[in-house]
Amino acid sequence: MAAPITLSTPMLGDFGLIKTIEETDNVQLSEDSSDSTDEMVSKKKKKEMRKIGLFNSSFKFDTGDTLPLPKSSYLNLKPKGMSNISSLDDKISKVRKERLKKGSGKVEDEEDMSLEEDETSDEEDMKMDTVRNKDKKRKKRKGGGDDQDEEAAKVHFSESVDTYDDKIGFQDMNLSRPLLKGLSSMDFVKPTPIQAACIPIALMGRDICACAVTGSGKTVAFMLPILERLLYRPRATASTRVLILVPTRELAVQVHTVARKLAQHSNIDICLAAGGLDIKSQEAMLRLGPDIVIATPGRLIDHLHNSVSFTLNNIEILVLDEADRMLDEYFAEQMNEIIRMCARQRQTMLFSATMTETVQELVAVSLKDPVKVFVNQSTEVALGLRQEFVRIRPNREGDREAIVAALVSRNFCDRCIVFIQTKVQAHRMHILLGLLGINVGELHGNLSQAQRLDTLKRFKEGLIDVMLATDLASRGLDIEGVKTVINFTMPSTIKHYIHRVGRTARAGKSGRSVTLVGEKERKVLKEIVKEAKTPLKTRVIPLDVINKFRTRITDLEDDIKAIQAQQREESHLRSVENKMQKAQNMLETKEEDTTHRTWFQSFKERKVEKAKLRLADRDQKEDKKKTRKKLTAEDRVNFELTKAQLLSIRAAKKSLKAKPLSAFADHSDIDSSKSKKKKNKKRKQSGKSGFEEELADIGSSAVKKFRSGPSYKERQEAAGANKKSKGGGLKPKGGPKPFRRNKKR
Ligand SMILES: Nc1ncnc2c1ncn2[C@@H]1O[C@H](COP(=O)(O)OP(=O)(O)OP(=O)(O)O)[C@@H](O)[C@H]1O
Repeated sequence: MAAPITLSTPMLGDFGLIKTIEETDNVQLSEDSSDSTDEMVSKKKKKEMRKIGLFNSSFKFDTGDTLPLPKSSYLNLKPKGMSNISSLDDKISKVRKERLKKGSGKVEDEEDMSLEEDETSDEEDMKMDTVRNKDKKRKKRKGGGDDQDEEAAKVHFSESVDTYDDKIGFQDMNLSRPLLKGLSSMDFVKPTPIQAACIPIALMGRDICACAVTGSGKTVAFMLPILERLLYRPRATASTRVLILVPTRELAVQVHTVARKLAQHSNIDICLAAGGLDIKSQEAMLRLGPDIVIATPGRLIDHLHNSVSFTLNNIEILVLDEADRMLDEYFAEQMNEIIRMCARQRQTMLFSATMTETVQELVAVSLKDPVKVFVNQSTEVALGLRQEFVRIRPNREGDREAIVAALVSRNFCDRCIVFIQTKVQAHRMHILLGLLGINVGELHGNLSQAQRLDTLKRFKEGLIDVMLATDLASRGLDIEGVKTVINFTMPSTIKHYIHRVGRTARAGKSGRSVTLVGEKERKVLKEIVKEAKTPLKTRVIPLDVINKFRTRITDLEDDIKAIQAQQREESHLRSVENKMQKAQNMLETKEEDTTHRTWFQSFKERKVEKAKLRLADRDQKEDKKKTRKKLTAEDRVNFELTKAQLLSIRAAKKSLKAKPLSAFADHSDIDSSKSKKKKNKKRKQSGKSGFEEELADIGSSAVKKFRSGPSYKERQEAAGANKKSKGGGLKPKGGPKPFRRNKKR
């Protein structure tokens, strides 16, 4: 047996962060199966405690979220039309009861049920996994240059900060009393590195592009200076001065909660404008001109086009949280539209754990004299994270479901998130693991917003042990006490990996990630190995355990199919019911629903954009037929791997693309050749690239041009002109007809 490996978490205590492991404590990670023993012991203990009733069934976790919520709160939302239909968990529980009746002849209650079945797997439980150190083979890079550094060299930052004053406290930052009180009621004693580095710069009103590992407190890093500046705002007229954009609704809710807690001793108004939540109450709040709006892009554009008197004319600060995601192709058109509508003179702050450094993306937000604050590199994971990998051999791809089932029922029984590439597979795993007696929930885009928030709430409160999620939950979500993140397949890029595993080991705590890696996924694994700062581990699960779980899953296959079929029927029934209800409403009120909402693109344009963003030209009907026929475990895994591969191909193509995503219309193709030559000559003389010039030019006309940007119509016309000049033959159309949507309220 080789010498034990030592993993320590330096520095974290210095920042007043709560730790699960003392930083002076060395975590002994032995190469044998001692880790697994601990996992087994904890599972046994949990089982015994359940048997003797040590768990108080009425116990609830205090989420600390005791502030009263505004009327527009998402908690007012209720799922519609589901009164007569049993929930998925009820269906699973019914099938389990029937199965147990057939097997043992008696079932007393739910608790007994899971215990009975658990007992049968004890033999496998005690066969421990082996965990070994993963070898790190480092290849010397050609030329010695770092790709990212080369890329960064193209961006003109007027300053770069990678150090900070580690002695600085919140008291030394010239923050006002209400904010210091807010901080102390949240028990924040000392700023984290990113907070120490960013807050003083942000208070000066400088544009910032910041990067720090997941869970390092970036939300407070941008929120505190915003609140401080707002405390001194003129009070005569109420207007929205700060806009914070985030990629997902759940993250918007979370950032809103943090902002309200920090601002609880001030009179700053904060409004949440996220999709899926009640639009009417949001409209009413926006009409009052709240100081801060926290929004997802789609819902914000909806309000900008349809809510009277709400504008972004007075925006003084724009924040993009998860900035690299906000600036990627999914949000490109929407971001262009929002930035065009924002006031030109503003402070812009970009934050993420995997920050983009490429000019083509940053130019879209037209940073003015930006400061680069990189406390960590874009590829770093939290120091307290222990990264494990389970190798899947080429002919054993079909084992993945069994391996995940084994992991969550034997080793990581609670506070665990399993990331799955597709919504369909996440749903199947819910049924499968539920039938195996695991307390499980799902979170992905196929659910209603009420269902999504409900899963999240139950997982936070400890009512769900394992949360199955797609990448929807991979960014930004701060859930206290997550112990383990499991990846069913390797995420499509290292960026996705960093965000997924970043749901654990947050705020100085320790955590573990377990990633299943097949032969086709070794490229991303190599990148992870290359970037790792702490030793990586290989976990081997005994073959008999895997086989046993595979047999159990095969055994459940008919029940899974039956539940899926029942759900399909119910969903059909529900949609018919909804249509009937709508017709009845119309008959009763004798008028048609005339609440049309406009959107910045026409219906056709939106369709074209969606088609462009689709991963592959797949025949969706064919796909559906395929998924209905009997798929093997291998087929299902192939679907997952294909999706991840398509995403990684897209990311690779994008990084090769030179064309900038610009905030102003690219008229270069219709420029006269004379002016083009003039411009090129000027550039040659200055010795700078076009991008550099654009970013470094802080003259008022250049800034104006950048900040307002072209309208969607102008961009479309420019694109049309480009096509025409390339011989595409497409005439630039007049303005797009606004897409009139008949939206449900
Ligand atoms: N100064 C502080 N002291 C102690 N805890 C803090 C401090 N600042 C933030 N935290 C806690 O750290 C956790 C992570 O914060 P936050 O969600 O802002 O991280 P993040 O860097 O934005 O992560 P991600 O990259 O995943 O979005 C939160 O639970 C927060 O309450």
